[in-house]
Amino acid sequence: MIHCEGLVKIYKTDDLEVVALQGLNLTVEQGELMAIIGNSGSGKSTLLNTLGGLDRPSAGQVKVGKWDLLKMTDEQLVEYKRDTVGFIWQNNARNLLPYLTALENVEMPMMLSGKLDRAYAKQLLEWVGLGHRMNNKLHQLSGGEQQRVAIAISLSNKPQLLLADEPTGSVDTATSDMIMNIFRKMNKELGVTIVIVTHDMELASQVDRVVAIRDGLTSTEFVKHNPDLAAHRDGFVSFASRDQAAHVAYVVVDRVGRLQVPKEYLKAMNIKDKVLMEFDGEKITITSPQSLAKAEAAEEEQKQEAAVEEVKEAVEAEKH
Ligand SMILES: Nc1ncnc2c1ncn2[C@@H]1O[C@H](COP(=O)(O)OP(=O)(O)OP(=O)(O)O)[C@@H](O)[C@H]1O
Repeated sequence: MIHCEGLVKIYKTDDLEVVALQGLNLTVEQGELMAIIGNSGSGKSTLLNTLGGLDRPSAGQVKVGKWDLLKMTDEQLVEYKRDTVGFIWQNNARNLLPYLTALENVEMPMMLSGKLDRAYAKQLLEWVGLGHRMNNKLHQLSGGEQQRVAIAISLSNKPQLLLADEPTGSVDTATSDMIMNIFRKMNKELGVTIVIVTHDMELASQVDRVVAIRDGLTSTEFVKHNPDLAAHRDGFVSFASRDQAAHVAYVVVDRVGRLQVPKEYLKAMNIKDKVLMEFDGEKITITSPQSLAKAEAAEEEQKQEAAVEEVKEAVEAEKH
């Protein structure tokens, strides 16, 4: 469904250039429900905005379904946004109208694209658990309820891809769980591919695959190990088993063999611009040049000590 290779996004402001994505690779299969995590400023929103057609990529490859986002014309981009993607933001004020009812809010984008389908709008609100509140004005709904209206709106154009930027960022744990359940249901029943950007590790632990972005590059992939077995161990889903349905962390290696070593490892090993790499047939070991220099110095010292010992022994032997 999504294929990014060497994706670059540069923001230019006055005389400043910010490289937000520096050659990122990412593949998301059709029908996947996955999460993207990363520190603030790592490029998560830039990636999501690029995938959603809100930001134009600067270079590289970005394909979503049949669309090539780098080569699309402005007209194609409008068509892509209207028909293929749905978007959910943390701050849902961006796509909600407070003076309209929940139902009218869901119908609005349908009307704008000339495809009003009241029955489907009502069904969407039922799906997100707001069947009984559909005639309430938006300002009469709680933050969590408004967020669920936003989810219904994001699905109103029957998208193949749903992009959610911190969808649970401003709601409580119960609402966050409810939103995750809605995503799972939509993913399973409608087959929508869902990509969630989040800071929330608890939320990330609920999906099968999590991709971490560091400095505008995909650095690590966490894949849930045997998710069904872990979730249903002892015949029920417990929070402990959900947390322990451990994701195995894989470092991402790109097509030309590059990988990112975490900054804290580099610091701890005092590695700057070069390392030594050895392969013993089973493992690849990375050593800092300083460690090697230290090891060589220690070896040299040992040799000198041994030589001194030898001389001492020879002198002792002479004496006798
Ligand atoms: N419109 C813009 N103009 C200039 N620089 C930008 C713009 N949008 C993002 N950036 C810069 O690009 C980099 C990546 O930002 P981005 O918002 O994608 O990060 P993020 O991982 O989503 O962060 P957060 O979790 O804080 O939202 C940052 O250095 C940011 O300052």
